[in-house]
Amino acid sequence: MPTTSPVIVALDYPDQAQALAMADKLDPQKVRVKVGKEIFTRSGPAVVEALHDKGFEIFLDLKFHDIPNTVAGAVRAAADLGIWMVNVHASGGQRMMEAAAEAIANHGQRPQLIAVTVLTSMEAADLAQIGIHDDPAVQVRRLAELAKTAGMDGVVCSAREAPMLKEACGQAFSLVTPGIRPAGSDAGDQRRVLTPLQARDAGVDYMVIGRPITQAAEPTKVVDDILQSLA
Ligand SMILES: O=C(O)c1cc(=O)[nH]c(=O)n1[C@@H]1O[C@H](COP(=O)(O)O)[C@@H](O)[C@H]1O
Repeated sequence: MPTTSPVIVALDYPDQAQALAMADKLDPQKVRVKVGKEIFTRSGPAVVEALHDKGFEIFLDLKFHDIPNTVAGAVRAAADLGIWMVNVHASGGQRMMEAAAEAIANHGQRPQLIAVTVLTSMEAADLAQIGIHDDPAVQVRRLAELAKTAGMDGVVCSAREAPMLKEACGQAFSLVTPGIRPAGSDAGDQRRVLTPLQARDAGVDYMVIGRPITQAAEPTKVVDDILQSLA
């Protein structure tokens, strides 16, 4: 049975052995896992296969951003791995996102296709440095509306933007939010953060949580505490 949990644990590790050791402490009925750039660059599809063998549904977080033809091919290759979710950068533009959607439209194992809006590590000053002088929320909404028009299933954003986006893009448009920090945990490099309960109340569908779980002395307990706070 696939899990209905909103929690996705980010397995940000330098190698497969460490990622799989953490996965062994997690329950595929309680969480999904995210495979990101670092571990995929080192271990490739083998880590995806190993996590599938352990029963996990996988968010393959490679944030594709390239010309439409290249992104279409990459998203198709991701779908061939049998993953549950994959993402692209919305700032790649409407034609790029449409090419990605088209590439997997008739795929037998079509994953959810999600677009990253503004990274949760970015605030207004970071956007200004790349020539965007709007508030992050304005840019997030602009990219989310573009992603919806292009046929994406949802977006990655901060939980702070969730109420606005559910209103703008509809309840069925999935919101995936990193930058989640249980009360008292360190924000690290994240800027636009909320707790799991605040995120759920804001309308978030899936919460990506990395270091608060993976660097905890008792990761299982942190997961259980998060799930309990949402019960
Ligand atoms: O697409 C993502 O998952 C993502 C988008 C974003 O805007 N911000 C963000 O932090 N992420 C990822 O979410 C995870 C957050 O991890 P922690 O900050 O350790 O909880 C990392 O794997 C990031 O790569």
